[in-house]
Amino acid sequence: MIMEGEPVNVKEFQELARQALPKMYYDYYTGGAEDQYTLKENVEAFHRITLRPRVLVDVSRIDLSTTVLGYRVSAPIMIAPTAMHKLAHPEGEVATARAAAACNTIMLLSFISTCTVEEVASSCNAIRFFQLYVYKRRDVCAQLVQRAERKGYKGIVLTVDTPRLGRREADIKNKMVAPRLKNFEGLLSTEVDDDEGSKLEAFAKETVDDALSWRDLGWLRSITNLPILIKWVLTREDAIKAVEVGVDGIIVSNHGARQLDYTPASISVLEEVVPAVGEKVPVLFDGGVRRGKDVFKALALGAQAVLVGRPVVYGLAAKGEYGIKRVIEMLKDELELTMALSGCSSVKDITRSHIRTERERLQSML
Ligand SMILES: Cc1cc2nc3c(=O)[nH]c(=O)nc-3n(C[C@H](O)[C@H](O)[C@H](O)COP(=O)(O)O)c2cc1C
Ligand SMILES: CC(C)CC(=O)C(=O)O
Repeated sequence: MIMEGEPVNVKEFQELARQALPKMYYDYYTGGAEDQYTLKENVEAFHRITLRPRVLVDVSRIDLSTTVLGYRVSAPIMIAPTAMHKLAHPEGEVATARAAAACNTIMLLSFISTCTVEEVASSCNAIRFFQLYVYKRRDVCAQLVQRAERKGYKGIVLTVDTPRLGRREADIKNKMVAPRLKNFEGLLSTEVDDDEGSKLEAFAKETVDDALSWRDLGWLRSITNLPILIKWVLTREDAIKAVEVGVDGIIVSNHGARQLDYTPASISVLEEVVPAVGEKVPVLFDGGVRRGKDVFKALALGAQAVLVGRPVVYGLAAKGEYGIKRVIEMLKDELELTMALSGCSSVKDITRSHIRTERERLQSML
């Protein structure tokens, strides 16, 4: 039963988060880069994909479960790495991990977390991957990767879209602060003395290694035995390179439109990247997922699972661990209903022919 005032879909958590958060933090979580063209497109491009359901299929039992890099999850819906959860809720990433465990899914812990790798690991038995930014201080990165490996994280997600931080104008106006990042205590100062604009941008500028290149995948391999996924692949050219250098998985993502504005909507990139990758490595996807139907569409385009960014943070800000659980459950319920009404009783039944994209619409006009 839905209580009065309870959200009935994931989108309604955004307003609850706005009410719960100081403006500076809400703007940080919500915002995209510059004109926010891609931010809008990430969501709207889903609306241009329609469904091609089949009937008279036995859908009396629907199985949402799947595997990601060999790990069984209850549904193809995972938690994207997003920074600084303590700005949203005092329990921070520990609450997020507990929600992931309760939903039987995978959490990707951000490199820029406000709880430590160890605190998150000891809080519950969620399957966790660790997201990495490569800093000029490679020794700090190596220590964090090794700490994550020791604490049972199952994969490293290398985010490669941030040689500089994207220009997020609300953060500049708000003079966004960078809080204490406990993971770096004793390793790296997170103090920045820049009064001009976003302190986060100044912090990124000071720390991130903007000389990082494909060659450095060899370095990462040399410091960990964990599978390596690469996050932010938006072209067939980079997809092919990523496979050539031997990554174990690809995440199609435009960083929730926070980095390079005017990249295409993330969902529209799958049609280019999936055929280039073939079956060589799994392709995951994020950007703009707000409905179970969006998960269905991403799967139809060849993604193995999706990651959810902002809705998870909004759930956390509004209602803590319970809020995140509700966000994931809502997406799962909507996916289940979409599958039932489309004639798919398991995720492997969802195929390219269950959707119609712009490509087919244009072809039908010729
Ligand atoms: C507030 C916020 C912080 C983020 N922090 C990180 C991060 O630390 N590392 C990373 O790889 N991606 C980060 N991302 C990008 C997400 O992992 C993901 O790509 C994006 O949020 C997906 O889009 P969505 O928010 O529309 O679901 C962040 C996104 C947001 C909204
Ligand atoms: C501090 C930032 C690098 C975290 C991030 O990835 C983001 O805000 O999108």
